[in-house]
Amino acid sequence: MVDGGSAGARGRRAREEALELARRSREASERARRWTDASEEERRVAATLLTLTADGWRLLVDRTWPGTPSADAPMILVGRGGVFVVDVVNRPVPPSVENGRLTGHDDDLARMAALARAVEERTAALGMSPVAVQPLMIFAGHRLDEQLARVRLVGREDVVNVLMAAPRRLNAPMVKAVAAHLEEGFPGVESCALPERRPDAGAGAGEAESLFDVEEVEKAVLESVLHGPIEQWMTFLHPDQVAIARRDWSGPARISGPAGTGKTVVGLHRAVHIATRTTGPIMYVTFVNNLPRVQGRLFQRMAGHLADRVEFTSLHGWAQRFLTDRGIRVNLDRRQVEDAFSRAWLQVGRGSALTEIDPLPHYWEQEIDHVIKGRGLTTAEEYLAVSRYGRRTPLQAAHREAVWRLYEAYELLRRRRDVHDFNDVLLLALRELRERPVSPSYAAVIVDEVQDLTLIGVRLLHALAGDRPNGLLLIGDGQQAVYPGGFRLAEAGVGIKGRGAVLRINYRNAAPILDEALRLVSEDPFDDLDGPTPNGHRTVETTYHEGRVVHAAARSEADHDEHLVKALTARAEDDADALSGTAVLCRSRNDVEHYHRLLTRAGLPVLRLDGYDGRPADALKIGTYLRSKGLEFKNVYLPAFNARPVVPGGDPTADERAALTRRQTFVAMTRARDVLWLGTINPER
Ligand SMILES: Nc1ncnc2c1ncn2[C@@H]1O[C@H](COP(=O)(O)OP(=O)(O)OP(=O)(O)O)[C@@H](O)[C@H]1O
Repeated sequence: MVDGGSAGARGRRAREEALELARRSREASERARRWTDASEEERRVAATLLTLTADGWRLLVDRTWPGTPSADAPMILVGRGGVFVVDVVNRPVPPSVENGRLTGHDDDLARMAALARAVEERTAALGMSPVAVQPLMIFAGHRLDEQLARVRLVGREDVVNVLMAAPRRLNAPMVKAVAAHLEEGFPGVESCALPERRPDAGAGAGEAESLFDVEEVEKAVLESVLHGPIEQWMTFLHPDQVAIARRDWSGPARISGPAGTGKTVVGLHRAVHIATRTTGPIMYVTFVNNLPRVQGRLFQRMAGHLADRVEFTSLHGWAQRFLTDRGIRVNLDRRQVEDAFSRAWLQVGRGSALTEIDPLPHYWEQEIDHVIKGRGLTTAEEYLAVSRYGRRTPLQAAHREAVWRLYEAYELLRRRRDVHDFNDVLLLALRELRERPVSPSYAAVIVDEVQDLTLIGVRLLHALAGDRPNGLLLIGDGQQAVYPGGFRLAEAGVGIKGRGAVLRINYRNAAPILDEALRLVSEDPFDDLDGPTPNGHRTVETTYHEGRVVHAAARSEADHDEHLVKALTARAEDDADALSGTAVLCRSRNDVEHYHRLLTRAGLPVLRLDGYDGRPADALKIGTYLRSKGLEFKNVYLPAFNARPVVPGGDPTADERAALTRRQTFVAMTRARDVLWLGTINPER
């Protein structure tokens, strides 16, 4: 939020900064005059870049620069906006960009790309991501500001504005450290800077003498402040994370690791890495609908210039668009589908052997969804023989036969109604894709939260990416699977042998929160695409930060709800911004409705997670555990939490359901960074 007072102060600081740069630009021009071999325009570029050194930037130039035979050697500029590999072009003909190509500069671009890579290599050792390295081509004597793939093309008079407006990635000590590290790595360059300003060297230079327009620079400074600083992880990663993001994989690969270990972060950096090395489109796909918006927004902040190279989408969203584009009709009708299943249950399920195991239809509906259709089984023989990974309730042949009859009855009714379920969408898309592949093909398909996909979903994405090097990347954690059923990658025809990476440092949760969450699932084995685990114990390191778990026990629902409202109101009164980093997560949609009403009545601003896109909003977020996948919040409230410990030896389908509920609850708990509030209702207390 921008209030009047601080906006005024920010405006004054921006003006002072712009004026100071203008003053120092005169000094820089004086200094550049000594470079007698350089042309007038080259001297002006040199002076412009030198000016920035007065504001903490570091300019690394070829030792012979400028005005020598190697005068056009690229330079490196390091400042709060990151690292810029700079090339200066001094030609009378204005630059012309047509169809994404800059005519007549192939050599310059190739030279810059080579230096940018060398700089990336060098800074990777500091844990710096390539997103913070940007090639910049400065055109002396012309005005422009354009992005051409990774390279920003700017006129000499536009450079200062562009650099001052960039979101802030590095603080002053980081600028120094990165510049020193580069100077050491490139012995041919040296640091070139204006002398430190003497305290008595005051005003004197008018705006007219400046190398740039002071008002434009002032606006640029303000713009960079309003962007807010770029989150640290967008610039610096753990060296292991950088190595994984940049790794060369000869075929499909996999990244796994417990909750909060930076899997998505690495996936996003991987997308950048591939976008800068290929020309084809890149897909970043996940199962949940709301997550692509949030991830797309993060990516935009991280590497906005590559945003049009990466398509953030949900799997079903993509499949539906694909089918529509191909003229294939899809009739997704949830109500009709549910009705078809209910009737099938009444006809052949309710009186069958299935009721010996579970008398309610839900378990069997999931069996059809996740085991039969989700794995693309088409014959009873296949189903009789299939290993039902992830489903703990054993089924005899008679039960499987009964399930198959239920499936056939459901399919018949569904077809008669001419409607599709979600599995049909993927099955149709896979069939179409195999007959007519997409063109141009995807350079890479990065799948986040892969544990939630069905086998057919993975086959579909594999069909899109193929086995090409660096093509398919599967990111996920079986412990966070929120849907029943499972499969082995080999069944999807995806081989990842020797191409796996595991992340182990949790950067998100305060240690007490992670401990509490892991305790809930520690006895539950889970299925992890390439095999089961014996239990839920994980090796995770936490990064130190303060945080706590708050248990709020109540005797009645009314008491519990009052506790919740009080706790949230107190948080809002404590800190006006606190609500924007707070989420209330609920087990069911009914609970979401209930708590949404309760909190709105209490006067608290509430935003549904369904509509959330990661943008800061002065409202607390509310949604189901499932909707919270992949997200995180400073404070998380789980009303009516009442998680139960594992009770072995009970009813098998009830045990299976309880384990699934614990995994869903685990996901919700691990969304909390600093505070996890667990509300329980216990009438016997
Ligand atoms: N190197 C790092 N330095 C600082 N913070 C980091 C780093 N890597 C990741 N993080 C932060 O850790 C948090 C978790 O990252 P991320 O969401 O990528 O984890 P994840 O493994 O995908 O989580 P989950 O599986 O629980 O959804 C984020 O806040 C992210 O910004």
